[in-house]
Amino acid sequence: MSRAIVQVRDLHKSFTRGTEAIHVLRDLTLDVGQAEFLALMGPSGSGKTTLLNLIAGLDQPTDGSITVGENVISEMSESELARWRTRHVGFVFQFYYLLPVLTAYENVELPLLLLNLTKEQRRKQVETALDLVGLTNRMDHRPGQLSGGQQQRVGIARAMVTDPTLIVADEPTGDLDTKSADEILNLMEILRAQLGKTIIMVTHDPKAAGRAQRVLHLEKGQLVHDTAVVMSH
Ligand SMILES: Nc1ncnc2c1ncn2[C@@H]1O[C@H](COP(=O)(O)OP(=O)(O)OP(=O)(O)O)[C@@H](O)[C@H]1O
Repeated sequence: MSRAIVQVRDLHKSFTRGTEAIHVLRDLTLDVGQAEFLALMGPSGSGKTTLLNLIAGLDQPTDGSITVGENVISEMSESELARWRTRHVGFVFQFYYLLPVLTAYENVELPLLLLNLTKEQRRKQVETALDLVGLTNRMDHRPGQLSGGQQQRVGIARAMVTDPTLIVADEPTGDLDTKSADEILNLMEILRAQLGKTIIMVTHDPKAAGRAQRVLHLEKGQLVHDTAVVMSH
């Protein structure tokens, strides 16, 4: 594997429910390489989303450390984490979470409004992102005027428009038909191969996971397999 961009060490995450501690992740150690496309699988409740959220800096571990690039994100305060996420993480969700009153262009532009860029710089980046996902001719459409697959392509454009270190995707194809799902997975592959993006995807779908370079299986908060996938294309 090339240099690890994500280093997770002895990670532990528990939540408390009343007086009871629920140990969701235990002693988890893993590396994700620069420009790697990694899939996380496992039964419902095994801790996939919890792990993804920790790596994306949406939550803090109970114990252990997480380093992404040069940053030990497990030591950051909440406000430092929020700033770090804006710069370094692109998010893709199962249900897209596009704002219905904004056009495709405006939805993709949103993460850039948090950065210190001119309108012209933003325009260039939004146009590049929309071009990559093949939606230049739909940029003035609102989400309601787009198919599910097209909405997810807007979601991908929004995730990569800031040129993030890491793209995290939680069931990105979970709500799509096979053809649209394939298009989204093709885009992920382009992000990885052409733009060198590191992608971590949670999925229940073995076919989607098969498009990743490596599949990790979680069970009861621990890794049980580490499978290198032979690329079929
Ligand atoms: N904020 C929280 N407070 C309490 N418990 C939580 C919290 N977040 C997650 N959990 C618990 O942690 C466990 C793992 O949840 P997680 O969402 O990571 O699983 P998952 O593998 O992604 O499941 P699914 O495939 O169903 O999405 C579950 O038992 C869940 O109830």
